[in-house]
Amino acid sequence: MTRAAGLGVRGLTVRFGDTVAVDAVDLDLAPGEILALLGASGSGKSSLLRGIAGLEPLAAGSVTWAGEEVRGIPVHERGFGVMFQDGQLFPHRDVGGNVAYGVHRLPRADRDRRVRELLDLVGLAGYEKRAITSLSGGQAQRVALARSLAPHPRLLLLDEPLSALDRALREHLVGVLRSTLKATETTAIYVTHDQDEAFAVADRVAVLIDGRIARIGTPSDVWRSPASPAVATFLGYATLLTPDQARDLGWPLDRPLDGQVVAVGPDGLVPTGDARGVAVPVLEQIDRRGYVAIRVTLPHGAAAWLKAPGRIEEPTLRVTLDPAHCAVVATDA
Ligand SMILES: Nc1ncnc2c1ncn2[C@@H]1O[C@H](COP(=O)(O)OP(=O)(O)OP(=O)(O)O)[C@@H](O)[C@H]1O
Repeated sequence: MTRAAGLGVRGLTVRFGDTVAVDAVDLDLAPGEILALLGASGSGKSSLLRGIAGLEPLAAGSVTWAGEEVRGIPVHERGFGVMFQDGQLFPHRDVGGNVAYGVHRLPRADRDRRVRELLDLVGLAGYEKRAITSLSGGQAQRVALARSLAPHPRLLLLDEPLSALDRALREHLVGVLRSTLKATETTAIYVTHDQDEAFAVADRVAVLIDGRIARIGTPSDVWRSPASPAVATFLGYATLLTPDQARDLGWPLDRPLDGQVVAVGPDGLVPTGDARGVAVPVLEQIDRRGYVAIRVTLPHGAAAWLKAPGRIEEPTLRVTLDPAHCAVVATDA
């Protein structure tokens, strides 16, 4: 039998009493790959991550690395690293002491070099002697990342590592995180409920709904074909249209919809700016950075948002669908 490289998860099930938190999940991860586990609160992301780490007992299933079962192996001997939302740094050690924690057996010079390399990678060169209490939240998470990577974990499991930080900092640090994981060729699973973060960090995204992987693929594949109305809605396709409703809004006749719905993305409904399209009442207008968000009522009665370059003076606006920013989704997926 050939041994699969990387992580193999089969039928992984985690239960809490009668609650099935993770429901028979199968998952493969190639060495060096970053997978984002994306899902709403309570969808089972942390339970799956903790199940893989060995921090949560499995009701069923197996976890292998390079084809070897790790289920019976104690957490700290699996060669897996874990990083949480609160990086859990040791306040009595300085930054260098924290990063060196998992590599204390290395000779001094090697250890110092490893600490220096990692602090450099996370953008904190020269911070070795800084006290943990003097760090900002973002700096602390970068130190936590460097500490998790120091012992060369074969798999790094990150549970919402940036969720305590504000949005601007998260957007910056997600880039630091991805480049650091890639530079160290680390295989990683990254749990988040934030769609933008998942898409920015990962090679592949798995969308979890009710403890199951509802869709897995590259960020662009998952976005272009979300596979089910539930996944589309979770990803941010705000409106789902039946074939008749879509055709009323200008869906092209040469794109038949057979038992499918049209999921309208954030740019899927557009003002025509001329006599084409359907006139819809304007309900509300909100100024955003670079555009105005306009809420309208669609012909079948549902409300939807669209973007316009400026405020609309008239009570109605002519709109049409832009198929390039819509996804066609099977209803029974
Ligand atoms: N220790 C526990 N005891 C009982 N039920 C639990 C426990 N941990 C999680 N659950 C339940 O298991 C399900 C999945 O929870 P989990 O924390 O894995 O979801 P999540 O997607 O990580 O959510 P969040 O984003 O809010 O952290 C939920 O219904 C939750 O209430």
